[in-house]
Amino acid sequence: MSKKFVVATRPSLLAYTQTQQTVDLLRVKNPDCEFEIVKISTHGDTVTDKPLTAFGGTGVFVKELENALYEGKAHFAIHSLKDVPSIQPEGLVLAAFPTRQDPRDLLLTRGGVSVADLPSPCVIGTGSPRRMVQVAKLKEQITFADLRGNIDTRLKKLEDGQYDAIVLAAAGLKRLGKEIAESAYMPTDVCLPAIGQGAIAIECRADDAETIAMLKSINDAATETAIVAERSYMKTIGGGCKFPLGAYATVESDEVNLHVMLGNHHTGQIIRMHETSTVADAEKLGQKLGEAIIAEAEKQGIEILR
Ligand SMILES: NCc1[nH]cc(CCC(=O)O)c1CC(=O)O
Repeated sequence: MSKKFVVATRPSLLAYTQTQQTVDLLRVKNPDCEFEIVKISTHGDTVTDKPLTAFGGTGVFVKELENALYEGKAHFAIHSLKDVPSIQPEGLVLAAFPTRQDPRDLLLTRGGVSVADLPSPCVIGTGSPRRMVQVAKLKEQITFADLRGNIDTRLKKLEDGQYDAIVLAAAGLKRLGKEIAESAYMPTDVCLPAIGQGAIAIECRADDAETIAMLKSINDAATETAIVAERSYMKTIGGGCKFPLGAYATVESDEVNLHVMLGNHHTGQIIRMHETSTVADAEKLGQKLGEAIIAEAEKQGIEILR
């Protein structure tokens, strides 16, 4: 099959780089196909001075790319899965998930000092309630300040002394080929990642069988199963970024192991749960843990903003 596909990406260095890396994988599996990358800005790219939590609504990094798919301006779009809302818009599908990058969050301190050696009080840069509620447990007297901008901007803000430390996803830095000190990684039992963190989703029109078949060539089955479990948990809770939600699934032979968390960043409360099922039951597992954690939150009097 020889054909030219138009690929939509956000213009940021990270988005463009991960699109190029994904298209390279597609080229290997589909040597007769041609790919043209087009950059499309999203609302999330244009508004850079407001905290993400103040935007209202999900999908601020995906909507304009989805419109390009509807309008036939692109055959498929490449997203960071964690930016993709849990409810899939009519007529569009997430057709393939390449092998997931590192899902972990990093705590990058200025000068690489250890957490114990951070000043008290210290200022940590992150706008993510999920990161705040978990990182707050690491040490006394942590205050948080919002952090936006592309990766280089964020790293520069740390260097300039605006923050004592910042939180970033390892996946972004790895894709950009940046070196990461081993001590910066927060294990998932300290900081459970965002649903889908480190994974890429390729979206296209549901009626475009030719594009779907081509994209499936780079789908990774274990990544897809993990994503099904994590997103099923998110759907059961009700998604959105109003309260801290995390999940991380691993797949080994026929089993999927799902860890989930729900928190309240105003009170500092956190609930964590985990359970295993067969791969075939990944969706049910997410739903089951979602329902169980809602029940536990009610029991503990944790208010869930939905
Ligand atoms: N919310 C922004 C965002 N969306 C995806 C990534 C990169 C990590 C990934 O691909 O999961 C980032 C940056 C970050 O969280 O540090």
